[in-house]
Amino acid sequence: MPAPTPAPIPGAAPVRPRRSVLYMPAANARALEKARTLPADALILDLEDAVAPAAKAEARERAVAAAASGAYAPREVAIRVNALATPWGRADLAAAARSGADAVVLPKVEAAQQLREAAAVLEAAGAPPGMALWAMLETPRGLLRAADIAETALPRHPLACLVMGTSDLAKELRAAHTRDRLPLLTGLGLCLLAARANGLAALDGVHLDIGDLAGFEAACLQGRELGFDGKTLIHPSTLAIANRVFGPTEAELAEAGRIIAAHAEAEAAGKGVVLLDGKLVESLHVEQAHRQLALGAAIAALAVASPPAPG
Ligand SMILES: CC(C)(COP(=O)(O)OP(=O)(O)OC[C@H]1O[C@@H](n2cnc3c(N)ncnc32)[C@H](O)[C@@H]1OP(=O)(O)O)[C@@H](O)C(=O)NCCC(=O)NCCSC(=O)C[C@H](O)C(=O)O
Ligand SMILES: [Mg+2]
Repeated sequence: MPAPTPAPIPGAAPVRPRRSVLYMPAANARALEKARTLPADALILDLEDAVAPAAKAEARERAVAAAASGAYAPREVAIRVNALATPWGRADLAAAARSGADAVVLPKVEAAQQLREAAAVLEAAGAPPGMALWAMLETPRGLLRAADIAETALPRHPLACLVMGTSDLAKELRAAHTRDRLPLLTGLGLCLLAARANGLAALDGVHLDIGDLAGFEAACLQGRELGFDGKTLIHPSTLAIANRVFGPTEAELAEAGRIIAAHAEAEAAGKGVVLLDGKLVESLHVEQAHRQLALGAAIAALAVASPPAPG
C-alpha cells in the first residue's frame, strides 16, 4: 500500500531537515562558492575556530555578503560568531543581525544569560524577529547546564537548536577520540535530553578524520540511533552519507504508512492498540510515523527546490 500523505500533526512544529549541516570557514572564498550547489540541508559560515585572528574582519564581511546573497536557498544558513567575551563577538553578532541568515550559532555556551545577551545584541542591531539562535554545547560546564540553557525563553530570537561541539568537549574532558565515542556519550545524552525536553533540534558533533568514511558512517549511525536530527560536517565528501543515514529510508516511510493505517483501522473498530507484524502499535507509534512521513516530505521538497549539483 502506498504511504499516505502526511497529515499535519496537531500542535507540532514543521519538520525542518537538518541531516547534514556543513561548516565552512567564512574566510575561504572557494568553499563559500562551492557550497552554493552542495546538497547540505544547512550551512554554517564560521567566524570562530576555523578563522585565524588576522582574518576575522574579512571573514565577517564575506559571511554577511554570502548570507545576504540568497545563493544558498532553500537551505538553511547560519553564521557561527565568536563568543561575546572575545574581541570579535559583538561585531560578529551586529553584522550577522543584518545578514539575512536564518540563525546565529553561539559557540561554547555555558549559561542562559549568554543567550539573553546575544539576543539583546541582535535586537539592538536590527535583526528581524524570528532570526534564531543555535547554542553550541562543548564544555563540561555547558553540558552540566544544558537543561537551563535549553529552556531559555527568547521571544524575539528563539533558541532552535543545540549543537554538540565534540572536539572542544574531548579536549576539555582530556578524553580520547575513540571509534565508539564512549568518552562522549554522557555529553551527547545530556544535550539530547535538554533538546528534547524543550522541543529543540539536536545536532551531533563533527568527525575530524575525513579520510575515514567508514568511521564517519559508524558515527552517523550512532548519532541517529541516539536521537540526533543530523550531523555537523567539515567536508563535502561526507554529505551523501549523512543525508542517507539521517533520512528515513523508503522502507521506513512505507512502514510508517502501514502503522498509521493499521492503527486507524483498529481505532475504527473501537480498539486503542493493534499488533502489526507481531509488534504492538499504539498512538505514540502513530505520532512517530507521522513525524517520519513529514520529514520524508520535507526532504523531498528541499531536493526539488535545490539547485542541481554541477557535472
Ligand atoms: C578540512 C579542510 C581544510 C580541507 O580542505 P581542502 O584541503 O580544500 O579539501 P579538499 O581539497 O578535499 O576539498 C575538495 C573541494 O571541496 C571544497 N571544500 C572543502 N571543504 C569544504 C567545506 N567545508 N565547505 C565547502 N566546500 C569545501 C574545496 O574548496 C574543494 O573544492 P574544489 O576547489 O571545487 O575542488 C576543509 O574541508 C575545511 O576547511 N573544512 C571546514 C573546517 C571548519 O569549518 N572547521 C570549523 C568547524 S568544526 C569545529 O569548530 C568543531 C566544534 O567547534 C567542536 O568543538 O567540535
Ligand atoms: Mg568548538
